[in-house]
Amino acid sequence: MKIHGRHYRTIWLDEDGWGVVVIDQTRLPFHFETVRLATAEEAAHAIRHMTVRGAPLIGATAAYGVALALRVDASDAALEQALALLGATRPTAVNLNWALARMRRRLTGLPQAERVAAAYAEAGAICDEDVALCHAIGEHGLGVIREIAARKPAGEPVNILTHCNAGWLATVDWGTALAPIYLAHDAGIPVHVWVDETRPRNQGAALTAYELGSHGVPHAVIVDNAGGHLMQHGQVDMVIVGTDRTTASGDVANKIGTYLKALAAKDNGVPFYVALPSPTIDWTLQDGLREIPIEERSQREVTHLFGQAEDGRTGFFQVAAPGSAACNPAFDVTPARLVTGLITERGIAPASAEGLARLFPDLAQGQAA
Ligand SMILES: CSC[C@@H](O)[C@@H](O)C(=O)COP(=O)(O)O
Repeated sequence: MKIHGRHYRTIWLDEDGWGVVVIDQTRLPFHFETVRLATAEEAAHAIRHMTVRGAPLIGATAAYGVALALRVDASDAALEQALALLGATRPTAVNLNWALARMRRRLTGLPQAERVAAAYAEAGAICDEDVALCHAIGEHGLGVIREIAARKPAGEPVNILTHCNAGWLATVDWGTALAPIYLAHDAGIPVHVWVDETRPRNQGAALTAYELGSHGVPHAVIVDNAGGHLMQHGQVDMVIVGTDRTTASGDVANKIGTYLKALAAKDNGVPFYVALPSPTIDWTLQDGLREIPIEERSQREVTHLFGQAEDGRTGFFQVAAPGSAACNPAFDVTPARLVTGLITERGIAPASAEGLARLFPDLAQGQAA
């Protein structure tokens, strides 16, 4: 993604060749700042406190976290300790477990002297592959947008609603849900995006709007409760969201509030697509509602908002009545029956066990519990 005239991925190695640099997403959209991660503990902190967030980027950061740990101590015990530390940071995004399992497979059994170089190479490969997967998702999703555009009067934009941030900032580059939108915009198809603000952390208002604005994509931020109303009035042609974990049967965990958008879409006949790379599929799970662990985050994220005051100072503002308790489930599960299609790097699958297995016979086979 181009920001301030320069192409950025969301994670890269510092000039020294080993420090890991990420964009501090807690400072956006007001400040574009980078942070250098030098230890596995710093990588874990960055994931837990959402300096980096979004399922694919969490996985990539954790992979580099393993490499950082091994620089200090490349023993089996240190490897296991790093995998446990990083694996405990956030529970819902399965890309984290996927990336750590891949690191373990690559490193276990290697001589200690070869482990650091192998860990950096594997983490780099995870990043490069993510870029390719997201671009392929973009190409497949572009076809859907193109079809909808063809049915509209010439020049009228395709109105797309999205929730949370499943863009460049949530991945290494391109994004999942936003990749088709970028490709459509670049291809000259008029698109307009309704950006759910996405309380409590406001990933939509802060990050998706920032990304779309940087790329010149027309958009408007809406409060989370506006989507249903816009759908009832024919102002949404399609919904595209990302996911943190999709079961082998097509149930989709994503940012809290996604389920309500899917219900409203169903009621109004609006197609509801979920964009995901295959590492987001948890082939061991069938029942999303019962089996996907849902992260509970701090009450403070609900009672306080991060923002910029008119004098330019950024900070947290309390919005809830002092003393009130809050409840903060960070994700919800949208049942497969509400999903029109899963846009993956291999094409679009119906949200069902058969649909996913047909597209990914190699991955589906033998992985179910
Ligand atoms: C391509 S990212 C898909 C999901 O990770 C995204 O939609 C999302 O819910 C992110 O949640 P976050 O809590 O900001 O990490």
